[in-house]
Amino acid sequence: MLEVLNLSLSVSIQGNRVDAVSGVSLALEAGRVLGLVGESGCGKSLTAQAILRLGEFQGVAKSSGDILIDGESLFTMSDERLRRTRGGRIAMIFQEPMTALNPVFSIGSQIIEVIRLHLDMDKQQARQRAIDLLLDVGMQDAEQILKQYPDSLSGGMRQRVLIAMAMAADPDYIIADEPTTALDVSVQKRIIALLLNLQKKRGLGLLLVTHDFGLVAEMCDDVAVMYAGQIVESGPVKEIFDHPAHPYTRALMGCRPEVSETGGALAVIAGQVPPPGQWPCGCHFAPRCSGADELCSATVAADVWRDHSHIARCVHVGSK
Ligand SMILES: Nc1ncnc2c1ncn2[C@@H]1O[C@H](COP(=O)(O)OP(=O)(O)OP(=O)(O)O)[C@@H](O)[C@H]1O
Repeated sequence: MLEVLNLSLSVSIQGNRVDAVSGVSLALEAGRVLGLVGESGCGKSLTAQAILRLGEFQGVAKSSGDILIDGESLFTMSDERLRRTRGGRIAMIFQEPMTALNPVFSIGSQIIEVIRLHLDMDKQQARQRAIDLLLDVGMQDAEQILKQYPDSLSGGMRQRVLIAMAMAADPDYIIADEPTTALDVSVQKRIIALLLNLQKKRGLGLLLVTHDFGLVAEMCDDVAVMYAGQIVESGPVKEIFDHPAHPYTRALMGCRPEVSETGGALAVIAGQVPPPGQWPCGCHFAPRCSGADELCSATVAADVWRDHSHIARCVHVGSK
């Protein structure tokens, strides 16, 4: 089990440290897909990167909380163990493959390096494993691909290579941050199908970061809806789709093309996500919420359990 417990993260804005993620809790079980969904700027990537402690390289710091993998804190493990955990037990697939792949090394040398970093294999064994991984992600001419360089591949192929690299050390958990955003719609569908197939085959826990509620419906077992640094609603996907409780969740769901009342054009939620340091008092969503009243801006809502696993954070949501 991968658990994010009451995590708050601060960033530096104009010399001041302000929280950009506040009290976030998530639980990802092996074999399940958890969607972390919200508009751009809600803090999804910061949360996802914190799971590998990657944000620290960009000045992101933990203010409070913890992240546990099978009960062990990522923040207290030794550097060596953290290095082994990254890529070995938890792997990440980034949205822009070109930034994750090194343009000056061949695909083969990059995959083989990851394999040898984490698994006890000689060069020949690692090369064979790289070929098997590329075949697994649907690249039939795997031997040829090993010799190629990232910029000679299409965006979809590069993303397949990244998925193969993520699988290289047989991790238990994969964090995929907007894995298909940079791709054409038809390629997106194939990559998503591939990812789901591998997730099921290997019994992986997958955290899918996305702004697309349609993708959540297609892929996820559970969903956590994030707004301005906080989780405002979470629970099993089916339950949340049937009974969305938080106004922000309902607004995001209304932005799916298939339910849009604007004749196929995407609906948008009026206004913008407030940046860190400019969160309003009370409910962060209140200034954009058509149902908000004085209570909303005066009160910090507690999590309300609507069902044993369905939580919503809105003062106007009652328990079921
Ligand atoms: N290293 C940083 N220093 C300062 N501010 C940051 C840093 N990283 C992120 N932020 C800010 O924190 C907020 C949340 O960013 P984050 O990238 O997590 O959002 P997101 O929901 O993933 O959005 P997107 O889908 O656009 O990536 C944004 O306002 C962003 O500008």
